[in-house]
Amino acid sequence: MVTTKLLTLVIVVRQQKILLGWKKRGFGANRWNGFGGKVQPGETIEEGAKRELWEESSLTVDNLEKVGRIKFEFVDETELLDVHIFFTDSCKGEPLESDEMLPQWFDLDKIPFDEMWVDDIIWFPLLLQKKLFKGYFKFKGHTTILEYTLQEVEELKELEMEESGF
Ligand SMILES: Nc1ncnc2c1[nH]c(=O)n2[C@H]1C[C@H](O)[C@@H](COP(=O)(O)OP(=O)(O)OP(=O)(O)O)O1
Repeated sequence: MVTTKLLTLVIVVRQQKILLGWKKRGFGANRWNGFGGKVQPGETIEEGAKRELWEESSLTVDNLEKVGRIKFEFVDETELLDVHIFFTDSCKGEPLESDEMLPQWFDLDKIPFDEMWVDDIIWFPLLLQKKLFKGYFKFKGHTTILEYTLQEVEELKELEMEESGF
């Protein structure tokens, strides 16, 4: 039986720099990534995103812009990841290292894609252009993309729709 895990990912930008965290443990360890994780029972996806951002970076934010949604499938695994992606350029505080993440600012033209999930270089350009998007990536292991789709969408509400081919 295939199950789906709901996850968040928050991309923080401030003064032409992007904040990424070096993931120190767990799923996706030893890569730079945005901040996020599993949505807990009883919280909305946005609440989960804010909580993970706080836990992993010590940053707070009033409003997050939902910009994308990507589903990830892994060959021979029965769990799909449904990642809801948020953007903010209005975070408060200064980032601090946590148990899980070591935050670091990068110039927007020097994002370290060779040390990130291999899908990131494909969809980050849409995010940085403030486009809304949805996507699907099928992985073999954690480093090989077998196939993918990526589409801009006009309206955020499209991202909320469950579509069989999504
Ligand atoms: N392929 C890809 N590209 C970019 N970002 C991601 C992926 N796959 C992913 O899972 N992610 C993101 C989505 C989440 O932000 C994290 C994974 O969250 P995870 O560390 O498993 O969740 P936590 O709730 O923080 O985990 P623990 O606290 O239980 O360790 O990566």
